Amino acid sequence: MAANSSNGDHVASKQPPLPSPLRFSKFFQSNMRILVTGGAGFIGSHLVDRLMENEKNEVIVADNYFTGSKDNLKKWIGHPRFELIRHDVTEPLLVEVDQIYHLACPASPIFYKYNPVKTIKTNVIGTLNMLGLAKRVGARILLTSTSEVYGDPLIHPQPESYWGNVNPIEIRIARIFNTYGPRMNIDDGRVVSNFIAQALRGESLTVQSPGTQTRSFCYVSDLVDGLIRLMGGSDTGPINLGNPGEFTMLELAETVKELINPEVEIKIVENTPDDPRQRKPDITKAKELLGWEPQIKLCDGLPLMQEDFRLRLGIDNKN
Ligand SMILES: O=C(O)[C@H]1O[C@H](OP(=O)(O)OP(=O)(O)OC[C@H]2O[C@@H](n3ccc(=O)[nH]c3=O)[C@H](O)[C@@H]2O)[C@H](O)[C@@H](O)[C@@H]1O
Repeated sequence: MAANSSNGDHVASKQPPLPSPLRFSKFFQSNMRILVTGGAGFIGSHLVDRLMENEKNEVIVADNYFTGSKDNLKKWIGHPRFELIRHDVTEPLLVEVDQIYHLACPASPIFYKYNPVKTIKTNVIGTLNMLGLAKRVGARILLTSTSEVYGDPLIHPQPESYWGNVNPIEIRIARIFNTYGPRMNIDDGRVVSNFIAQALRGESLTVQSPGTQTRSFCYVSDLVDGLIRLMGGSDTGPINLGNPGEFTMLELAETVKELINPEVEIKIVENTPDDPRQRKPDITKAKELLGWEPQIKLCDGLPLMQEDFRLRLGIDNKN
């Protein structure tokens, strides 16, 4: 890699080396510079932790902190291989990198519905900006998509009501299924974080009707492992990354209740429109192409998340 210039952009490798202290190479030998958009978020910050474990990686995070938080990255702030930029991906970003993990976009319904036009801009313009950057600097890019694109599945033949099936372009696309773990926003609004926070606070668990709808929950470290394998391998996407263990929301509520607070009630509340009735990833492709499969079962992952929520909510062990 070429050396850093003072504005963070690369200079051509032909140029003479920069004087100290602008040369990071005085402190370390980096040979992979990685941009993580949305790196201050829940999944992003866990990905950054994993990337930073490799001493050959230099990590740049771009995040506008709409749902992410500097707190998630506090252990890396000031580290010579780490850089944090307050940046909204709907604006162009010019940095010289080898890989781009493009995660930036609110993922929880209450946040992405807050300003739907901005969410569309983030997805469309943000992704165009990152594709443009990848093309300009010759970086490998991985886009994190979502299981939400499958909607409520419909098959053959296609009536007008069928919502379509896009042909993703040839970049690495991880289709992420419901992920959970430490550092999720406590007020994130998604089901696992809601139930854990409610159980810890002694509030009723809000199961949205009918409660028989299913989801498959993947622990964040498994997901991050899948993302890194997808980036490192030669296959593109889309590739489903999720845990095939499927639970109804009532089952999830019962599990959380039993684990955290058997005193709390489970109450059925109104659901939002178009909530998919079932969701479970087929991970054949990830197994074959990436040699990946989740290792952490829900019953093992929930206690790890509970610990983190207890600390952040200031609730002692055992209510
Ligand atoms: O976590 C994810 O991967 C996905 O989460 C959400 O999709 P959704 O599956 O609807 O996630 P939740 O909001 O956690 O809802 C899951 C199920 O739990 C139910 N739910 C949610 C919250 C709650 O308090 N109670 C409850 O029963 C919902 O009705 C739904 O059936 C987002 O819409 C996606 O962008 C994101 O990719």
